[in-house]
Amino acid sequence: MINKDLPLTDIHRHLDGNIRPQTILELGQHFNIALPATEIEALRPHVQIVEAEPSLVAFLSKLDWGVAVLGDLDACRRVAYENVEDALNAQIDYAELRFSPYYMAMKHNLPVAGVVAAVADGVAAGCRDFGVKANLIGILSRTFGTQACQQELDALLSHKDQLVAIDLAGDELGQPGTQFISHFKQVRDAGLQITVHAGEAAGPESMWQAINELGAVRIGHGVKAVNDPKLMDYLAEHRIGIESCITSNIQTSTVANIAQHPVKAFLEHGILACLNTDDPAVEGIELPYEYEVAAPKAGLSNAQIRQAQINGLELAFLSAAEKQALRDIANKRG
Ligand SMILES: O=c1[nH]cnc2c1ncn2[C@@H]1O[C@H](CO)[C@@H](O)[C@H]1O
Ligand SMILES: [Zn+2]
Repeated sequence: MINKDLPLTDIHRHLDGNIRPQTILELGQHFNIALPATEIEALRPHVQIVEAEPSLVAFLSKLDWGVAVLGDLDACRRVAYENVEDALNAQIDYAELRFSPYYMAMKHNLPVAGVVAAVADGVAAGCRDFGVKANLIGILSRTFGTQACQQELDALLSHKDQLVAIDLAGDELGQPGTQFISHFKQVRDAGLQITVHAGEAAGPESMWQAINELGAVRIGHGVKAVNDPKLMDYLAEHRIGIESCITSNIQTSTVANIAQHPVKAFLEHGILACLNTDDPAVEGIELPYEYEVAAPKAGLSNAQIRQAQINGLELAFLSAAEKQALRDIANKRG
């Protein structure tokens, strides 16, 4: 259950994993791109998960049609804008929208820094029109290797004032975090915050590496921490946030059974874990589903769901004053 008297946040939400099927159809038509289907219900299984995929990499391939229709920078602006409208419809008060400009630019050879500017522009317009607060996190898509990630980082840092943090996402097993130490040194030098996808496909050592070598203050997913008691203690003691995405973890086969999802163990251990969507359009869910269906199925009590909602704001890359302003609004409404 969503607590109306508290701000609702989604701080792990891929903007380029949330492109509406209808928009994919329309952009495909506009740019004359042949899609696997010309009608929405027939397209759906190509762009949305219908049953759990066997692996993270299989899951990630479902995002490919969404970025394949980004034929120009206006298309990037459009999907960014629509993402803010989707956040409003999901009752979200504050969203951290993350995106990989290299991935978005790839199919049509768009200028990568131009994609960053277009996304920032679309999100700013969406925030004005829909009254949602949002910040942007730039992603380095590790799947494409270290050189592509350097190009992506250069583009992101050329617009660093539009971003609050940098993330590392994609194929965690094929491209381990040890290859990205110099990238994240540049991120720290630029004064941006760091969150890293870790302990999703790989084990707890990947989370230790993200924290100790990359400088992560939050971890995306982090499900494998339950296998490492020292890491569980460390996360709680050092207030390293865990951005949990329950449904995503089922759909990537990271967690076999929702009743065994570790988010409950994280909260019981005093770890700052919160509830998020990941790639809502691809998963076919939204944040209220995570609060109302997925979290109870994962065994969270109402008090634990409330704690997770508090943690989402606590972990947000916002100033203390910005957090308080969001609390005041929710408190009046609640
Ligand atoms: O759950 C996830 N785990 C790891 N990487 C992801 C996940 N969802 C999306 N991406 C990756 O993020 C970038 C687009 O924002 C892409 O690299 C996509 O593969
Ligand atoms: Zn993610």
